[in-house]
Amino acid sequence: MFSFFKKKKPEADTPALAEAQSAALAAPAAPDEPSGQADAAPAAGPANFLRRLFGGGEAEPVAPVIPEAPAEPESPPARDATNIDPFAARIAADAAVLVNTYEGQLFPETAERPGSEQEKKKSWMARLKAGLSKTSSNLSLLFVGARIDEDLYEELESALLMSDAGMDATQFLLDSLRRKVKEEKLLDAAAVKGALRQLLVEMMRPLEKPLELGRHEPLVMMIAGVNGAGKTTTIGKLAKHMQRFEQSVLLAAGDTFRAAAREQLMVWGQRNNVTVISQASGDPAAVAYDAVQSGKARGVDVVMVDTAGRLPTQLHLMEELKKIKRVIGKGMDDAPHEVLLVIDGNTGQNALAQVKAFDDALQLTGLVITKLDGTAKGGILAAIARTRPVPVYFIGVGEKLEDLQPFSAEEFAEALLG
Ligand SMILES: Nc1nc2c(ncn2[C@@H]2O[C@H](COP(=O)(O)OP(=O)(O)OP(=O)(O)O)[C@@H](O)[C@H]2O)c(=O)[nH]1
Repeated sequence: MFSFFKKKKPEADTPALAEAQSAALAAPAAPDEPSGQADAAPAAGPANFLRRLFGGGEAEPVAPVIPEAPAEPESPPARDATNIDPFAARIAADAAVLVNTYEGQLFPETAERPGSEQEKKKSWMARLKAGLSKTSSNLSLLFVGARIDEDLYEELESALLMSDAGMDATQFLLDSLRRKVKEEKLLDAAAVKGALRQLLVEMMRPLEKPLELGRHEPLVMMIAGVNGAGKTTTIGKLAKHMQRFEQSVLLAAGDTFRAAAREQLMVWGQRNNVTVISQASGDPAAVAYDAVQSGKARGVDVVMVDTAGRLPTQLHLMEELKKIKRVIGKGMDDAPHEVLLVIDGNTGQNALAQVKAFDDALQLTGLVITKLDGTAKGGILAAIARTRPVPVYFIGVGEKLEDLQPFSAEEFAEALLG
């Protein structure tokens, strides 16, 4: 079992940290000091849910420690709530209007659905099944009253290819299935369907891996992906989950390219009491470096660095990503400890090309597959497992907090095949 969190900090540390943060908020910034807002109070939360989410089993839920609210800054205010320079503060104010205007579009609220753990689990599976229903109905229909013959294998081949599994994974699954049917002398369609399900689970199992927290102080995570894949939304969801498990989080607005991306993150940070490091005009590598330094100085648990979306074919932008990674390493030895690629589950086979390109450039440690509630077909996970088995930490089926869950090969195969 992976241990998710480091041991709980001694009680005395938290007020001291909160005090230091309050002081940092009230004091004028040193010219070269990185910027950000006061850390969030570690919030109480449904620990069991989060333990399930991240795969940790040992952490005990503990009562939240609420640090005192930071003192109101004296006039003239040294820093605003996001603790950024005046120019960026003005942008943040404008962005607040913008984000409020497009509430639910730019950065949808990640409020949790009500209900017990069991109800949530059921509704998660229902949403995953609904998301993958196109593939599951295609596959399931094949087996209804079917005879085990060449026609079945041919139809199965087409259905797997249509599900985005790709040639390699499809061929592997068919060969393995033929062998299994022969060896186990399977005679009816239901048994063959069961065998296929089992093969899918075995194939995707190597992708299962919980995100392990508490290994570094701070754990530095860099998040990359193509435009609109869901990077910023995923960062927001993860930050809230981590906060509720008493992990302090600091975000780096490293998407200095997309208009409003930085503001989106800053406003979100303001609302959710998460520190956001941002620069008015920015070299993303400098923002990332600043965030790592700040994270170390503040003693936060997790630093997450957002990056601008880019296509793997934009080689100069891929070089920029490599630079960001290198510069993070200068801020802290061995960092970034996690390099995640966020993939839109609707991208089809192109997702595989993304995994290969980003993995070649950054040596990925994990994937997050979002939007499996859309037109996604799901077979891409089989393709990834077969071709470039980078662990899938989370899959997403919507915009709510609990719509992001750890990947489970069993659950996924059940959603695909029933
Ligand atoms: N339906 C659905 N929408 C999602 C999911 N994850 C993210 N989104 C939406 O996808 C859109 C893009 O998300 P962002 O987080 O802004 O994507 P990004 O990768 O940061 O975008 P860029 O910075 O432009 O590259 C937003 O409207 C999100 O709400 C998901 O699992 N399901």
